[in-house]
Amino acid sequence: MTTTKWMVKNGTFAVLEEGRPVLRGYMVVENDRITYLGEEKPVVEEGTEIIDGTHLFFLPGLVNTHGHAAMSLLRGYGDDLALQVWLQEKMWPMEAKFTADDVYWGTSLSVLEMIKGGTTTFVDMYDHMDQVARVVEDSGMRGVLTRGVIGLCPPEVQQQKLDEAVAFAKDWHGQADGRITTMISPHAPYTCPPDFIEKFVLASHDLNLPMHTHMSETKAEVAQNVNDYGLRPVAHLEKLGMFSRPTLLAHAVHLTDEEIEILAKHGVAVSHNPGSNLKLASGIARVPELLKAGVTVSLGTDGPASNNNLDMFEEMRLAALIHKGVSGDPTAIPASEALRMGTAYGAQSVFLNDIGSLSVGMKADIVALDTDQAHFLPRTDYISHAIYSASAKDVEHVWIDGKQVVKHGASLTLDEERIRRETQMAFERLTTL
Ligand SMILES: N[C@@H](CCSC[C@H]1O[C@@H](n2cnc3c(=O)[nH]cnc32)[C@H](O)[C@@H]1O)C(=O)O
Ligand SMILES: [Zn+2]
Repeated sequence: MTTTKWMVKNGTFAVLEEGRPVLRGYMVVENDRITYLGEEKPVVEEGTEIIDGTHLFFLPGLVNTHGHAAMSLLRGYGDDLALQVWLQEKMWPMEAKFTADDVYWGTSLSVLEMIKGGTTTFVDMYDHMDQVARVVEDSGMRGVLTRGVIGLCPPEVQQQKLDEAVAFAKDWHGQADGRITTMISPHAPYTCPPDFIEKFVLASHDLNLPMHTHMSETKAEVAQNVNDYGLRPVAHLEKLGMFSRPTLLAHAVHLTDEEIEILAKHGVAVSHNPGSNLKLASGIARVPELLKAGVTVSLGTDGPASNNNLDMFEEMRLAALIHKGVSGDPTAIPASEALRMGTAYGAQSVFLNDIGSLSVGMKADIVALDTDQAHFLPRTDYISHAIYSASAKDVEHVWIDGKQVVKHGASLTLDEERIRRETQMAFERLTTL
């Protein structure tokens, strides 16, 4: 196999090391990995591609740890509603009409937006997951994919959905040159009866794959769980064995101190979705307390119909800002911690140990921001600028698995014009059906 090798010179890199958050110098990538990062100029063979990093700030690719990409087709459809009304009256009736093609194009639109905005790994919980996997293959994106299952249906349909979820997880784990990994997902404790959730726990065990679910997103959900099962959601899922498996919970907004301790004890990770939680008026998660207790907290956008964009810079900034506002403590989540939540903690949340930071040996999932702009001046603390001032629009280049997928702000892998056309047609068809 021939080696593809390239080098950045005079770049500024967010290495986030103790005492040295930023490094200025050189980075070498060989095939899919970072093989050099340092101040000294390395010796490289003649003909190695050199990228001038003078006006670029390099970050690890952002990791979006919760979403439903195909819901881009429903962006702006059903705004300003509470979760249960929004789901039952708006989303579910429309989603029931989605075809495999709708999921392919809706997901393509989201992946296009994510890649161009510096997200290099996304978690996706949906159905027609083969289509989502195809988009990952076509786009060069990294995906942590899972067939989410709503169990509010007769037992034979439940079984069919579970079989589909298991088959998908088994068939696609490790595909797309290893860029796809899979998880096992009952949708939520309020949409899956306890004995059904136990079957997912067993499947997760048998396949040796992690679990992902929505939990404690609203106060009403917690009250209903107590009413139906006599337990709050954390104790309920603990009892069903979920936390004996590596688990990533989306939302976890309404938690008691005791519940935080249980999550910490089992090493359960949380995907904090501040934009979605604010928009659906679900509440504000106790992120500083979770982090203090040692829980891994990462960031997710949730679906594009409850956010309504997929800009992870916005989620990092929201996380950094709202927890200062709520706690009255300006040090609650500093910029560097917000960046870790969007990168390294994201990698930990999806159980991938070779992405999420810029260091030698890691996969080359890399984002370069254009710092030659008014809101990036003066050239002082680029990590501060990336969190408090930047947005997805500042992304100049993106590499995933060492391959460039965005160059000067344009996608190299996806057909933007076709995606625009297909998604508009799909939305018009869905709303007139
Ligand atoms: N259609 C599948 C379930 C797919 S999982 C993804 C589901 O999550 C829903 N969803 C999106 N955002 C949220 C959220 O914030 N909380 C709970 N569910 C959500 C979404 O509408 C979609 O139906 C079935 O019937 O088994
Ligand atoms: Zn969700």
